[in-house]
Amino acid sequence: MPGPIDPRLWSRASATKTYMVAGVAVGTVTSVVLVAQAWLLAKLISTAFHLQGLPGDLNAVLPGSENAAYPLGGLAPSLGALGGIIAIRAVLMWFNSWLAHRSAARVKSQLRTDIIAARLASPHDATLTTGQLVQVVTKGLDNLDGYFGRYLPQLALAITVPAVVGTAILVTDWESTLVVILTLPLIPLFMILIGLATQAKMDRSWRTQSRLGNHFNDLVVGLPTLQAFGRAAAQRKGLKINEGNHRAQTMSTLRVSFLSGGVLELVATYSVALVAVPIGLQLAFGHMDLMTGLFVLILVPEVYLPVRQVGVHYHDSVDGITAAEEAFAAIDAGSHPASQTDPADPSPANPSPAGIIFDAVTVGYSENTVLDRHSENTVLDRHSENTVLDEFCEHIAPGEVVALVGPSGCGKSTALHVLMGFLTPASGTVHAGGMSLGDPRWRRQFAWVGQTPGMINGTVADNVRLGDPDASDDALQNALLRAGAGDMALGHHVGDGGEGLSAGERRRVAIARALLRVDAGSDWMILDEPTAGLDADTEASVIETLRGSGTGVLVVTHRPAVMEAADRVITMERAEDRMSEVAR
Ligand SMILES: Nc1ncnc2c1ncn2[C@@H]1O[C@H](COP(=O)(O)OP(=O)(O)OP(=O)(O)O)[C@@H](O)[C@H]1O
Repeated sequence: MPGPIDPRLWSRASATKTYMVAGVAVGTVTSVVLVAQAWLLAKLISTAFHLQGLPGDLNAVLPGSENAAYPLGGLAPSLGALGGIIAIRAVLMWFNSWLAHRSAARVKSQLRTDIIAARLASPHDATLTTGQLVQVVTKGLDNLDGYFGRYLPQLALAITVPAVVGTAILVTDWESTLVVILTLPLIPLFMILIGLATQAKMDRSWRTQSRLGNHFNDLVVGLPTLQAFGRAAAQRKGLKINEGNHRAQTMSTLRVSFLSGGVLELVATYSVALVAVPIGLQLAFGHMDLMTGLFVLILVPEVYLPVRQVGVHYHDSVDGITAAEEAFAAIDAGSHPASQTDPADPSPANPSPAGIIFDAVTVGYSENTVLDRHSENTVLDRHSENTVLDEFCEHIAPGEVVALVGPSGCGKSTALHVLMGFLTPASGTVHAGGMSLGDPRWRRQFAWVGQTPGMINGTVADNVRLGDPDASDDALQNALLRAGAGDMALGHHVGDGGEGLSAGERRRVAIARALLRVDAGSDWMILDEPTAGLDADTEASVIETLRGSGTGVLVVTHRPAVMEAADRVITMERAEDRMSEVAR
């Protein structure tokens, strides 16, 4: 069972701290107002009884002929004060709720920014799949609304109200305080027991919800393929099963939630009865005056109420903490330093004036890194059964144009991803331009063209300008020309995922933006099959541009023309076979 506040929320989402301090302050004022309200109410009721001659003497309470003529008129000031107190409570409640929602919005915004930053730092991290990431960033973090909006305010009240109201009861009638002290811990005790049952259910519910979301996401993305193979209708069954599981999980969690409310209600009611019976007897035997009895009786349920309400909103806390855990898992996954994995590595920090050096780099994709989103080990496991790079060593000189070739699946893209800092190797070191992988300036050295280049929704100009935000339209047009896409209009619309451009056009846009980045000062172009899908003429012009860029080029390719144009071809072999090198 999680604690009431995830320590990371406290230390890394600063709005939480501010909110809790403000929440306790508001809670304390609310408690004082509560005591004042109970006192006024007790006074009003006891006075009303006296005024009606039940059971006291009117003149003893409100002497004077005026009151005697209009007995209840004397209550007007107290009634006015009570109205004022109720208004103050309403304002305090509104203020607390406003504060809570503001804090929730700020914490969510901070966590979303951190998650996105972490994903940008480590785009190929497998701790969370894209579907899970979307789930965490959207619906997942929305679960913090209930946590901040309902659970935390209640938690603050559960601390302040028993303390302040309990003191007021102690001063008035210590025997009732004793009963309260003995019975109050029963509520948290039952809450812990119920919480243990709820936590397991919530974990299951969250997993089912994620599975349903991912399944739906996969179906939508893969719909054209499923239709082409006539399998679209067959997916209904799987979706129905997942949806049914989700419904059953939700109902089961709700059952526990409702049951927990009922149990806590029962405990609190019996506890109040234990206080009420002795007070009733004392009143009957004249050992206590009516106002004191009423004051204590009005206050006692107020001590149990906020503690009980914490239990009622406990599922908000579980939802919120689960969402926070997911968020921090995503943030921590991205914040693994893309640095050398062996701190005792004896190799020099500045091993070469420039050049790219892979030194004994080992990478394996473990099944767990893909499937277990709670895995803390996002560094790719060297002992995995699926070792892709095994002590990969290579040195590429500054300005050299190198083609990386080899059979499909031998690890060419993986090597580039390590170089770009997208993947952290299990062991080994990478240096470039005299820097170690993980240096904050690391990625500025590279202009990147991925195998499936990422496109943003906007125009061709927006996409090319990612290479250099300050580039003029002329520079964009020139870069497109050099990338073999001189005929492409800057204003051409690009939809989600590059919609509106052919695969070849996307590659040329990606090459154009890499060229802009080179113009802005990068030393290397790192390209993953940039000419796949291009016709021979365009390919020739792209090769000419790459050679003429004046930078070092490391290009993964299957195309003979690109290999021909390279200074050197590195041939990788699959799996455990050592890499061999063919110098031209
Ligand atoms: N995220 C991942 N999780 C698990 N295995 C992966 C992942 N990415 C790649 N692999 C596996 O690692 C191996 C190397 O993949 P990589 O993409 O580096 O090969 P490649 O040589 O670039 O292939 P190609 O020429 O077909 O692009 C493949 O067997 C692939 O299945």
